[in-house]
Amino acid sequence: QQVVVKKNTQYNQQLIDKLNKPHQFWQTQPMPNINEMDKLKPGPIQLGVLAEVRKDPFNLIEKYEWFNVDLRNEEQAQQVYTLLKENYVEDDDNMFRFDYSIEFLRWALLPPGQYADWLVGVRVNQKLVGFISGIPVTLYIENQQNKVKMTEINFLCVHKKIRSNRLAPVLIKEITRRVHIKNMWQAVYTAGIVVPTPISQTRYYHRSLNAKKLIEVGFSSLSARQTISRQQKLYKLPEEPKTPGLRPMKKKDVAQVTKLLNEYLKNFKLYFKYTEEEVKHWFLPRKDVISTYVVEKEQGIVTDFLSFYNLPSQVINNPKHTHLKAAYSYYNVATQTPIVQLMYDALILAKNEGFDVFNALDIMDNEKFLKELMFCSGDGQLNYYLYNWKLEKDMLKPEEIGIVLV
Ligand SMILES: CNCCCN(C)c1ncc(F)c(N2CC(C(=O)NCc3cnc4ccccn34)C2)n1
Repeated sequence: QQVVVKKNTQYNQQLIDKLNKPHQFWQTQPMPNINEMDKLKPGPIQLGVLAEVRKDPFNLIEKYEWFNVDLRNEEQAQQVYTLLKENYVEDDDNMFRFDYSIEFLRWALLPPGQYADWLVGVRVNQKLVGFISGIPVTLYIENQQNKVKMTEINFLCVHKKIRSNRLAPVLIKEITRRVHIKNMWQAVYTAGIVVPTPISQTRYYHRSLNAKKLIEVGFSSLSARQTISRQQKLYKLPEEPKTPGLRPMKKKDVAQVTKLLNEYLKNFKLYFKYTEEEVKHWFLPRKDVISTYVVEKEQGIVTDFLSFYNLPSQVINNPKHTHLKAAYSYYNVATQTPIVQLMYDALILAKNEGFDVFNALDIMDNEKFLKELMFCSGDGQLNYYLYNWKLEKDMLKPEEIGIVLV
């Protein structure tokens, strides 16, 4: 009885703390908070001093230890896969949880120039219980002058059984320290939740490809006047894409795709500049990970391309289905083909690859095709964050965002 009471009071105390000091951790970070927005001038909020960066890792509680994950090692990759599969992001109703595959994680986290100590794990008795990742990126912020080498943070995950041990803030502090040691002082990340202080709030849109399955897994619901067969007819797609010359991207296309992509991304306020090496990594097709198709005209000229990535969700407790197969719009550049036609072909290609739904954010030029291609606005909001950087205006519109984080 005594123990239960103690546990509850401890738990209640933590709840009271949370309510009294929301974002207690985030108030300690260089993120512009509401009232100081107007004073700061655009650019870094705090100037980092390399000599002052802690050389040793942050302290962990008894029995916990830091562990650099080597994703090329099958066993360690399995550990990260299982931790995320069982403990990563779920929807608000706990019906779905992301199921990032090992091959996807190798794609997302082993780009050119990756650092071994930026895949940060925490272990207890050889078991992985916490993880956070960083990859090196060069982000252009609001104009060509602000070309900032920084880290892209992702996959923050703490095992369900050890939540509220305050491990997440330590994971964030430790990877921040490992980024600072490399003399980098900014970060970019996204999250479905709102913590101080989003630079943009974007929304997810969904285009049904397999209406029956989406209803069976509870992703979509039928209103009174709708039937499954009516829904299937409504979302039916042609067997084959329409655009002549549309084919999977190959190595020989890398130079042209790099030019098309870098030229297109200059339209936005937040974007990466890609080397050919990086285009090879991020866009050459990988089975069950990334699909990229180019439009090749006469003399081998590539005028457009489309791409989408494969991120399935585990369906929790469904009698009939274990997974929701979701394709996520990645980068699409239409210089000759109308964007609506190019994306209509993307839907057809995704359907033919076996996907149940095609997701897209309302960033870049996506709102040009969302309505016409019958995307529905979802409940999912994705917030973009920039760590230690003050923008000219405090927020960017979704259509000013030119980066997709997987
Ligand atoms: C850097 N990382 C950001 C990407 C993580 N991504 C893909 C994500 N972050 C927050 C979301 F809100 C979200 N949504 C896609 C929409 C959706 O499909 N909602 C139903 C659903 C199906 N499966 C899941 C799994 C988790 C959450 C919602 N789920 C909402 N996607």
